[in-house]
Amino acid sequence: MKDELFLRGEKVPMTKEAVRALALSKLDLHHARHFIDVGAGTGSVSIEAALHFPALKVTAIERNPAALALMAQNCRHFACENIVRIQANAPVVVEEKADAVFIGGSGGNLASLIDWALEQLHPAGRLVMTFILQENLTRALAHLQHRGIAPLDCQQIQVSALSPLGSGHYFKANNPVYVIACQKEEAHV
Ligand SMILES: C[S@@+](CC[C@H](N)C(=O)[O-])C[C@H]1O[C@@H](n2cnc3c(N)ncnc32)[C@H](O)[C@@H]1O
Repeated sequence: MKDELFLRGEKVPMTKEAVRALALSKLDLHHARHFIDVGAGTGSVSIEAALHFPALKVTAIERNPAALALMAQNCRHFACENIVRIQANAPVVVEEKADAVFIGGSGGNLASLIDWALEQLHPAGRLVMTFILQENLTRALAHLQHRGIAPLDCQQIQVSALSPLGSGHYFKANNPVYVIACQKEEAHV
C-alpha cells in the first residue's frame, strides 16, 4: 500500500512501503492467526497485515499516546476491525501466543524485547525486526546468536524514489534499513 494513503503525524516516523513489503513477506502471515506489532506507530504494518488477512487478529503495541491516537485514526480510515491497540512500553503481558511478531521500534531494551517476543511466539513462529541504527542491528544479531538462533535472513534495504528537481528528476534516497527475520525454533523434517 502506498505511504500517502496513511494519515501521518510529524513526530511519528513510519515504516516505509518497501520496508513493509519485505517485512510482511518475511513475517509469512498466510497461515497465521495472531500477529503482534511492537512499536506500531502509525499502524501502517498492522493495517497492511490486517487488510491482507481479514481473519488475522493483530495486536498493535505502542507507547507514545500521540502515535496511538494516529493509529486509531488510521484504523478507522481503513475500516480495520481486526486490530487490538494497546498503549504500553513493551515488554508487556499479551495473553494469546502469536504466530508472528514484528519489532519496528525497540526503545533501548532490545535484548529483553527479543526474549519477550520469542516467549510470545509459537515454536514455528516468525520474528522480524527492522532497525536504522547499526548498533541495534549488531545487538540483535549478537543476542540471537546468544539464544542459539540463526537468522533466516538479514538484509539491508535502501530505496530511492524518483523526485522532481529543477527542470528534471532525480532519485531521492531514503536511509538504509536493516531487516532481520528469524524463526523461534527450526522446523524438523
Ligand atoms: C519507527 S516508529 C513506528 C513504525 C511503525 N511500524 C509505523 O509504520 O508507523 C517506532 C515506534 O516504536 C515505538 N516504540 C519504541 N519502543 C517501544 C516499546 N518498547 N514499546 C512500545 N512502543 C515502542 C515508538 O514510540 C515509535 O512510535
